Amino acid sequence: MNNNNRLVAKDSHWVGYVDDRKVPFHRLTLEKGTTYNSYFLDTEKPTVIDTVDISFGRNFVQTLSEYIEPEKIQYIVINHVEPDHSGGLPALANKAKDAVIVTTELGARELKEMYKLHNKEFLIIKDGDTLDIGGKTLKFFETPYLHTEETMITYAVEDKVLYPCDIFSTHIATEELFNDLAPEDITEDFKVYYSLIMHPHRPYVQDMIEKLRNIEIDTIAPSHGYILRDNPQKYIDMYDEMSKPNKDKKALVLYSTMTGNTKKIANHIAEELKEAGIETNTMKIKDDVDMDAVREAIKESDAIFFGSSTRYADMVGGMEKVLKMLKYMKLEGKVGVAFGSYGWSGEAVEVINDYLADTDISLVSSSYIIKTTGMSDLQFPIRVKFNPDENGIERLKISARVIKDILVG
Ligand SMILES: Cc1cc2nc3c(=O)[nH]c(=O)nc-3n(C[C@H](O)[C@H](O)[C@H](O)COP(=O)(O)O)c2cc1C
Repeated sequence: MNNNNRLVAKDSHWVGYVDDRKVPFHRLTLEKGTTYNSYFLDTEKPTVIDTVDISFGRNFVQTLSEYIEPEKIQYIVINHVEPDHSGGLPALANKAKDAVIVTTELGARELKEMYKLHNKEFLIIKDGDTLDIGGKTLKFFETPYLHTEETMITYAVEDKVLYPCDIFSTHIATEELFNDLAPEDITEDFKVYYSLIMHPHRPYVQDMIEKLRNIEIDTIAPSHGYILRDNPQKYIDMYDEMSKPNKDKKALVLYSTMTGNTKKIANHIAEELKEAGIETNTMKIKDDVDMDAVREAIKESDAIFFGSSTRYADMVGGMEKVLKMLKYMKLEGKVGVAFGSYGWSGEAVEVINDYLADTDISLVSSSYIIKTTGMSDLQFPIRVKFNPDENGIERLKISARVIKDILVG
């Protein structure tokens, strides 16, 4: 590749790696391969933004050496820790011994653990921070969950170039780096990437777009696929459109309780859903509950929470009657969650979960949440020992918001 064809802006060069294998990624095979885009900013304080996949660290340092002796690099910006972008860091840091690693607080913690970089200097970034690299100014924005929690993006102020790492990427192996040179329309590939990687985190996409409204962008230089220098706004608008919430969804929280603890959980969940703009009803399920009313409420709802505390290893109130009725209902397309307060074993929550698993409702489990969002610290079904403490309430709210995110897609 001719070096001039790698120029993203004045003194800013693509130094990535084109991976034209059928790459295994997130349980998929990337049929068109991909690229790992890294950028070298040839300023007074030479700076690298992101690296390449862990398999290509040596190739990366070699490419970079066409522009500078890697020893002279002063800053290495790591927007996102996943090894397809930070994987070249060990090879680079090994040469650029004095380089400062620029990343978020969580990013620094994860990089230190993953690559044993304990003797390296880190510059910790907070949202809106700037860094003068001598001839260019970098501005940083925290963009949590785009794609993982620690992520940030970098904006080169004078060049008007956005380096958003995974955001605005496409999985296509291409030697022609720029979208105006693409041999075919990339819109479909761009949408597929969005729906796989970004859509599960769409509320955060909206937050990110809000941050971009205040900056002028001439070029978007992401970390996979084409650099978007032709009509970058088109791609921002597509993200905006695809991530807009659908507020017409309804939730229902059903609970049975002896002393009110499960009611409190139900109320925390319902409040959070309402705050997030989801119309939510709660119903206490007593022994003599009006089953027709419950059936109608379930029919009208898109997400249904089923809660009971545990009494002698079983559910309380009329919850079992409701669960038995589900067998005769069409629940396809609806989301189901089991929850409940308990003292020591909490069998009721598990029994509710078993009933739900036996229907065609989409049952939310920890496994499902990890696989769709990468959030590994939430527990589904939701189990609360007696009453939730402050931390427990916060976790309930996050759990409710995750269900809201599933609903508004
Ligand atoms: C009679 C009785 C039996 C209970 N049996 C169990 C049990 O088998 N397993 C358990 O984990 N908790 C058990 N508990 C604890 C309750 O599940 C716990 O207090 C819970 O917070 C009550 O929630 P609630 O107010 O929503 O009913 C029992 C409590 C009582 C009063």
